[in-house]
Amino acid sequence: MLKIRTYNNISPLGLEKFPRDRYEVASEIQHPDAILLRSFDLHGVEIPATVKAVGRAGAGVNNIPVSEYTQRGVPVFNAPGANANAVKELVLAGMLLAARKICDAWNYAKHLEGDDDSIHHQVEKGKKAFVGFELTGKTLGVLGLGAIGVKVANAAIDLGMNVIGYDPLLTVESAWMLSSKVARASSVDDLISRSDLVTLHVPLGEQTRHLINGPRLGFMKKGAVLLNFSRSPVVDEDAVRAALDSGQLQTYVCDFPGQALLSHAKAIVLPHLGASTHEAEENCAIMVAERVRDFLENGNIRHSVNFPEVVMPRSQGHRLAIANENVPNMVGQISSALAEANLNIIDLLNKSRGDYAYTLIDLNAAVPAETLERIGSIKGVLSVRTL
Ligand SMILES: NC(=O)C1=CN([C@@H]2O[C@H](COP(=O)(O)OP(=O)(O)OC[C@H]3O[C@@H](n4cnc5c(N)ncnc54)[C@H](O)[C@@H]3O)[C@@H](O)[C@H]2O)C=CC1
Ligand SMILES: O=C(O)CCC(=O)C(=O)O
Repeated sequence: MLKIRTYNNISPLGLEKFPRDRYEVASEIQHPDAILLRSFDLHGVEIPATVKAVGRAGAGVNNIPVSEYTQRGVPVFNAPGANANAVKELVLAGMLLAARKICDAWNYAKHLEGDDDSIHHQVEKGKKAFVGFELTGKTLGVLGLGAIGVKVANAAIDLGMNVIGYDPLLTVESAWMLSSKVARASSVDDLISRSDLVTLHVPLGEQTRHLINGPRLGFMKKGAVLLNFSRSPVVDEDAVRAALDSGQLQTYVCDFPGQALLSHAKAIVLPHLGASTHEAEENCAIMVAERVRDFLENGNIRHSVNFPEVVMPRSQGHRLAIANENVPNMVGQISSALAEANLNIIDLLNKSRGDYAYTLIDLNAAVPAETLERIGSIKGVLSVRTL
């Protein structure tokens, strides 16, 4: 039986991908073969040696100590794009909430008192406090043109906005999806200085921590709107608070409650709802469950954030899966060990990604325990499995 430990509510449609005659799936398993999670923070959590894969039913992996898993030869999978539409729709809602001052107006209306005539009178007088602006014709700056950013940019074009984008690492896939009407900003500063609204869709990492800081907020147009559906540390929240207080920013819309801005009158703070639709939860769970299962059963790697894409159709042979450092002569040493055990290679695929590599080998016979041990002891081999 293979064991899957879940750390968050994962959609049953994903968990169904693990047939119960071969898999045990539960949140209490102590020595799992794989971990499935959403936003649970795995930093500081002891990793059982049994864990062979981690599946993030979502996009961001900043809650996972990816490099620790990499050094153990454990791929971390995510579900690229599976919740992008859900986030896009909430970003559009966030832009409208800010532009039309909907939260304040709704709150005002909810607290009106008196009979209908009196309410009508109060409304006609009071509504001038909630005069907003229209999105059509305004400029939206999209920072990060990945799965979410591209969808937001294209939807904003459809709303009649001028859209500019910046992504120094834009992939070919994203470029193909992006509307040709989206203009290219030359830098973060160029983008934020030209936008009426700025929306952030970058992953949290050392390069993007406090990407929006005090000086950059100063470059923004006075009265601009900032939307953060990435992660809270992508902005310096103290600087955002100061910019709201001074009127430099009209509104900050974000999906990550924290003390700095939770109760600020000009902040619209949502409880991390970007991916909370039935559709996104199902898409993410199904995608990541399929990837984790294929890895556990066949050693194939798709949608991993730390190892290369390695997919080899299953032949009749006995499969060996090896994660290793990307250093010279690894395949040579592994092949020698196999040759010494008189094993014949039917098929082999080796790919690298940065400092790490992964190899699948189909062999004509089962690999003896001592050969496995020998391969496992080669300097630079991180993990080895037979399948
Ligand atoms: N609020 C929510 O519930 C959700 C939040 N997210 C957050 O949104 C982030 C993005 O998600 P996806 O679009 O699916 O990821 P993605 O990986 O498809 O796109 C991220 C893009 O950011 C770009 N990028 C990286 N560093 C950059 C920089 N310094 N400047 C500009 N662009 C940069 C990358 O090149 C990539 O194109 C996730 O990492 C996660 O933190 C994702 C899903 C749900
Ligand atoms: O699972 C969730 O609700 C969080 C989604 C998210 O933040 C992500 O996919 O990066």
